Amino acid sequence: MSQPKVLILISGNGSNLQAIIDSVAKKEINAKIIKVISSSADAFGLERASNSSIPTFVHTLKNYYKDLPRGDRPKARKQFNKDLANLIIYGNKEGDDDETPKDHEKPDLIVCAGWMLILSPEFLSPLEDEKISIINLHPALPGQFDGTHAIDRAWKAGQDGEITKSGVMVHKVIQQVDAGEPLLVKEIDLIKEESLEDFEERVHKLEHEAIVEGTVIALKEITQAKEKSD
Ligand SMILES: Nc1nc2c(c(=O)[nH]1)N[C@@H](CN(C=O)c1ccc(C(=O)N[C@@H](CCC(=O)O)C(=O)O)cc1)CN2
Ligand SMILES: NCC(=O)N[C@@H]1O[C@H](COP(=O)([O-])[O-])[C@@H](O)[C@H]1O
Repeated sequence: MSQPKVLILISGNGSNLQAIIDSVAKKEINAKIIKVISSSADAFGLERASNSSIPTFVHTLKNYYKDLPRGDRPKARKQFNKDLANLIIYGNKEGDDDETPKDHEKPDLIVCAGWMLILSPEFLSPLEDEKISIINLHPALPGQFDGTHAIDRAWKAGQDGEITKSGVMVHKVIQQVDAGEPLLVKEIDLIKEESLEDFEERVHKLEHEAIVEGTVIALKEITQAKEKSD
């Protein structure tokens, strides 16, 4: 199999994207990062990608919502997801009924590295049809704090004595949010009286390890599957 191609989805700072970029540079991850797509034009991760000469693209929900009555947003959101899938698969929003750019590269793996939007079936199904794997980094243990603000929620639960452990995981992305098969789970102890900031710093450090190890595991699975089918 030629060098696997990875596309990374971000929404913000991009510290986990940077961890992947650095690991590819150090050849810890054998892959080519073909593109970074952000759901926000303000994401610092876009600058991180550009600094490493990685092509970027901004795909924002607000461009689909602008001037729309709120009642029309669900339809617009489906189009957002459909267009994102076409961008990734065909290099254009119109899908295969439009000219695919000659230099377009289709990824073998998509990594959600702080992508803060729920991906709908309009996105997931075309990617599944193309056999493009999707993984996500989530700062909680399986089934513990699904969704957003997991770090804050875990810290508060720890301070309230409800839990003594939290963690981070890299999991396969399925429609049910943060419920996909975990590829990697790393635990972290909650420390009484620890500040949220200090806890957050420890979690992010663990994430930067997990996102690299999880990507390596996912790429190994993909490579093995392709070798089997060849
Ligand atoms: N279908 C799936 N989509 C996504 C998954 C997944 O497992 N299945 N993982 C997430 C990442 N994520 C947590 O790890 C996550 C991100 C965002 C949300 C969410 O509720 N987003 C809201 C907007 C929130 C906001 O703007 O602050 C939304 O999409 O409406 C939940 C989980 C990536 N997507
Ligand atoms: N539910 C998804 C979620 O909460 N993702 C979280 O967003 C942050 C992105 O940081 P980064 O932009 O510095 O990589 C990370 O903490 C990641 O776990």
